[in-house]
Amino acid sequence: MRPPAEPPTAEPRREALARRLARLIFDAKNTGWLAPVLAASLPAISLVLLTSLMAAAMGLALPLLTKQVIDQGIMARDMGALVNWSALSFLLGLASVGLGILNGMIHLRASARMLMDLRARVHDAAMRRDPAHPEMPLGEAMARLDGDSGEIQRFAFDTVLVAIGAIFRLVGGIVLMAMLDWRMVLLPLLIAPIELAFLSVARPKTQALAEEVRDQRGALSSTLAENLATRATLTAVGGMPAREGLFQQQQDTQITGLIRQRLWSETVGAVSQILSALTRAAILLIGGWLVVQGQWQLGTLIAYLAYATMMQGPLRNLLGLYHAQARSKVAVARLAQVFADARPDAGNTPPHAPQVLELIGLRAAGARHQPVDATLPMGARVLIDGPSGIGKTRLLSALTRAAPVEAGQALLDGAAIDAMQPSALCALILHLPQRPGILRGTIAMNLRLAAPDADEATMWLALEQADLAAWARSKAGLETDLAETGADLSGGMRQRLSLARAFLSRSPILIFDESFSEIDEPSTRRILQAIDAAFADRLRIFTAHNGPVREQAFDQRITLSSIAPLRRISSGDSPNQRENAREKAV
Ligand SMILES: Nc1ncnc2c1ncn2[C@@H]1O[C@H](COP(=O)(O)OP(=O)(O)OP(=O)(O)O)[C@@H](O)[C@H]1O
Repeated sequence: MRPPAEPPTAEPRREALARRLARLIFDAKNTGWLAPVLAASLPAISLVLLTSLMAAAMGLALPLLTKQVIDQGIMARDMGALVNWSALSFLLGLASVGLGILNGMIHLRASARMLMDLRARVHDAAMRRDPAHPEMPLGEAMARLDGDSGEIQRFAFDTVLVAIGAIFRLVGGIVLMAMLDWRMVLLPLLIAPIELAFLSVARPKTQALAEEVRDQRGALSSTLAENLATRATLTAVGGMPAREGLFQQQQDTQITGLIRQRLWSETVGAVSQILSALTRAAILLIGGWLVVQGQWQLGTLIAYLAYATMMQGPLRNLLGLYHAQARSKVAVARLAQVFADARPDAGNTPPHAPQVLELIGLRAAGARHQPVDATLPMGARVLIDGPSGIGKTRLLSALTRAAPVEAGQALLDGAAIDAMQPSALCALILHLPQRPGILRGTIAMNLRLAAPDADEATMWLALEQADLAAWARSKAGLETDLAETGADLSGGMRQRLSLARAFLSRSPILIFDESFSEIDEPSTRRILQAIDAAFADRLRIFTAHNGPVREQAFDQRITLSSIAPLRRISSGDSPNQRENAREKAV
């Protein structure tokens, strides 16, 4: 007999509900990534919904009380009833205000939390971009991270909640109107289908315009980000006017797009308002006639009119919902792309202390060399050689899975690197790029990116090893502030800071990919000596087109060639080493 199925726990049930809601709310297929965000927000959303429905119920009761004030108090000339109904009406109004404020505060908190959660997830996905997918321009990524996340949060939290309140008020209003006189409810009910038909016809255009505007915003941000990042080059080569021209042109396009979008939403809104005005006029005409005939009391007409006016807001909200959904679908699709392009940080755990790295017929995508075979033991010093652009960096990037493999594979102690967890792999293989990333902040902050627990003495030692300590001492030491991208440092200083990070690393495999290209020769020699002293037991892989790096005695030189692979597995005197020795002798 099968054991009775366990009842689903609150979490998966909430997540399943959130998944269904995400599909329903955004009317889109690719919303799986949104489910956890919605699931986390569901309790808060429920609370906001509850308070807003209570506020709406109070609002709905007000015209009824007004009717009582007029009919029971004023028209019946009953002072006691007048005072009582008026007081009740005031108290209800007061409670409604209080509840409105409470609702607003809960709403803001919950809505902001949802945006934070959403942004954090998009940020995470953007940071884990699969190298096999084409790069997304920085500005475009920023536009999605900020703009599209905001669009989704506004829709999920604001528009949908407002719409639920609107439906409640509409239905409540219609019920109360029917209680006053059921015949008159036919009026709004007749007009609703006309409005709905118009909205359905209008919606595709709303979506198309939203797509256009969001794409334009992405393009504009990309140009802006690129211009700022290449400011110095643009100034130097005189390319600024052309880029400013492009920026201006994109701004014009965006403004035109925004105006078209606004005009369209005003048109859609105007149709609904005209229909509402028609309903009101009809109520005034027919209701006035009923009062004249003595079938209605004046209070009934006033309450009726109040409900008809009250319903304009909810109707407009619902109308907004239908079209905001079309816009949010665009944002959902754009963010879904970010998630689809992300690579999960999953895979096998690499060996803790690997002994050997093997390249078996390896070539990364985009490279132009013959596949490479090599066996690289720990402790070896290796040069990867070859003409510019042949694929050295790509080959080395494939070792950390930062570039997709086109042919062959790399193994760590016999285990395929391709199946290993990317972050764990990066902890094992440190790839120092030619142009290292420096963040705005202090030297200490930049160093601790590589070793969060490093104490001051360790960081100073790393600076000494990277030949940067004297400079740091002449400034504010570890607390020296650095500009964004290290723009206030020389190229060589940026590289030395990156090398200091390497000295803090415990990775058994270190890749120095043109990491000395901007450092002067005496300094390079000092740092190379420090590397030998500190990392004798580690596998050190170098690339360098010239300079002291090439003068070292390499255990292996692997020359990438577009004609045939040159393979060296033996240690010692490869042809390149002999040539190197000759160079040195000269
Ligand atoms: N992210 C990428 N996606 C696709 N192809 C790329 C990417 N980065 C570089 N490439 C291509 O791969 C080839 C090799 O580039 P790579 O940077 O590895 O050359 P390299 O040998 O290191 O050159 P250099 O000595 O000039 O640094 C080039 O043709 C380049 O256009």
